[in-house]
Amino acid sequence: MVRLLVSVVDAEEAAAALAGGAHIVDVKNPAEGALGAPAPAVVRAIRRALPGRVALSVALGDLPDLPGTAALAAVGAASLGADYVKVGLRGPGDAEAAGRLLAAVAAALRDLAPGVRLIACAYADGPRVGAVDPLDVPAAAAAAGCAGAMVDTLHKGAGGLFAHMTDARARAFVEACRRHGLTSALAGSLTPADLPRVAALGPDIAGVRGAACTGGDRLGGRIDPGRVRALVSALAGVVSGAGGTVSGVRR
Ligand SMILES: O=C[C@H](O)COP(=O)(O)O
Repeated sequence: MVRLLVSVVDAEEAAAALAGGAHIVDVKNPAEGALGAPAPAVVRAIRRALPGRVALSVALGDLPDLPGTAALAAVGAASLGADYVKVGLRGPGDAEAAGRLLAAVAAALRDLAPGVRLIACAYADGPRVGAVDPLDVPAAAAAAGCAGAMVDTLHKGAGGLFAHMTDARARAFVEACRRHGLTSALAGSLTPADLPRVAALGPDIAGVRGAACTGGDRLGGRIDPGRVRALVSALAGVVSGAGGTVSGVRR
């Protein structure tokens, strides 16, 4: 089963995501970027409000190629109760640079926050702006000691995941993650209609914010439990229709 990660900006949205059936709560500041880092107090408030069994993921930012900055941010998020930290590989331009940054973060977590899992996040549209190619990330992430790898989109509003990545490339990313023993995640302005297509690619996790917000608005909207519920259903291959639901529908 593909699990649904929902990105939230505060504790009220976290509760709404859980009420809708989200499996993983991710906290980020979308106003600061695709993987914008939230304020420390926001992370702490959400961790305190969440039931202990619910995993909390924290975005660390669309990071420059500065391994020390990334490592310090990761330990900061870990100290606030993150279970996963997501590192946006905006700055590193190739697998070697990405691996260096990820290794610095992984070493800091091993040393100071063992048990906190590192997720390497590439951007489907990253190569256009000099960022590492997503397909080069799984091997580098595994070598560095990450638990997982994700593809998102950097430029929101410039098309979703499938505007920048063919199904074949997305599948290759998921398969490379599997080969390297990594959890895989796909995201990037995914719509409810995209989710059966995402599920068919077989990632462990699908990530959303915009589609889970009122008005489909990742910045001005708020997480809506009804929308989250529909997304969970779409991932499971259940399409809501006027007369009820139809199971097993795949694109
Ligand atoms: O981790 C997933 C992202 O928060 C996706 O956000 P988005 O659906 O607004 O592109």
